[in-house]
Amino acid sequence: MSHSPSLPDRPRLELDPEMSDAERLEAIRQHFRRIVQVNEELEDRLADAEGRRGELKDDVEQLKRENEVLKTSSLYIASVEEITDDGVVIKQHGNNQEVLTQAASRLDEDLRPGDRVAINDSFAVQQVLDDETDSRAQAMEVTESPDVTYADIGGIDDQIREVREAVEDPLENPEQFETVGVEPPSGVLLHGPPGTGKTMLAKAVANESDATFIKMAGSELVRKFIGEGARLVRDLFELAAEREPAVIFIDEIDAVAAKRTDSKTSGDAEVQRTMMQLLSEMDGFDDRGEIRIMAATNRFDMLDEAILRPGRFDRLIEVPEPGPEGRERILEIHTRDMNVADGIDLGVVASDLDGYSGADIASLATEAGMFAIRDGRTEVRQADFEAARDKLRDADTEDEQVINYQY
Ligand SMILES: Nc1ncnc2c1ncn2[C@@H]1O[C@H](COP(=O)(O)OP(=O)(O)OP(=O)(O)O)[C@@H](O)[C@H]1O
Repeated sequence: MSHSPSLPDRPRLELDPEMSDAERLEAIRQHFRRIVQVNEELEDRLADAEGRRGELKDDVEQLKRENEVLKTSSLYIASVEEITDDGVVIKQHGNNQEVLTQAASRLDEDLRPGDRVAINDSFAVQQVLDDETDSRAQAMEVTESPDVTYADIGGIDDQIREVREAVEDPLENPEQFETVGVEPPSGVLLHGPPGTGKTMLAKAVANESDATFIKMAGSELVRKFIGEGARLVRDLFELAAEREPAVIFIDEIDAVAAKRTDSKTSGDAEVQRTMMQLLSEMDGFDDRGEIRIMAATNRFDMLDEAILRPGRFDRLIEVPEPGPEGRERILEIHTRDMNVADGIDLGVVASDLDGYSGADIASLATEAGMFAIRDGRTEVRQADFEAARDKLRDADTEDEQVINYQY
């Protein structure tokens, strides 16, 4: 690298006391010329230096950009499990490996268990990811006012009455419970086969009590949001407090509240943590105002009894598969906006649908409508329902064949 030549010396004016006035004047003139010359020289050098500085600045910007790219492309995602005196315990997403590591000193204050963080190749925490609102949004379905009403639900009138008592009444008349001196149930657990209207029931009660409906699916907590379950459960209750009156609905709660098994894999530990968070939220729930908690499961037999203790899910409501009358009612509901031919006896159609859930009946009605459309008709006939039933039955058998084949 070449060194820049040194700067020109500062010109000096040397006057001899012996000099005549004319000589002095000449010396001053020369000094002046020299100053002008040095000044010009310095200005040139300054212009050169500015140019060079501009080039270096561009180089720095370029390097900064490259550095950013390198930094971001080489970081992995993990969740903070614990902050100990020895360092931070993180769990990597994907392989679930737990690692004791350190955080960059600028992050020391910011880290909290449950945070999503970016780690480098040597596992050091580099960055806290601000995705809280993001995964909240993904993990929770929030509806200000769901459009399901009790009139949309068929065949489970007793269950509707029980849910109204346990959820709607305490939301609408809390004073009444206080005056009488009874505690409303802490949590309501709906259990029964798939597609029988459990989710509908929770939505309808939220709607009819003018409460915000906040749903979280247990299965997603353990499959999609690995390492974030406990934090999302905390967020769920926080969100409900912000939006009260609110109905919290945890679907497929068995995914986070199944009986403990013997295996001690890290996946189990994660599920346990999520369940412990849920229990502690429910236990600390006494004075939280206008929030009701509901959950649903198709696997009641699998539940850990800890979640059924008093103060937790202490009101159990079974939502069974509909009987013939219930099926007829559900069929009426799902055909009420359809142009059904006069004289069709929905009771006869329903009596043939043994083992159908509400969800199956909803698909049957749509399928019958499709048969009419394919046939170029504008009204749905008895034969369409029969054709739809045969089609669904065939599809079911095919599913079973696939399953048999797989196993
Ligand atoms: N009792 C019912 N009355 C009317 N429609 C019903 C009934 N049960 C189910 N359905 C229909 O089936 C759909 C699915 O029902 P829903 O999601 O409430 O069932 P679920 O019991 O929560 O099922 P899962 O256990 O599979 O989550 C509803 O959107 C509705 O169209």
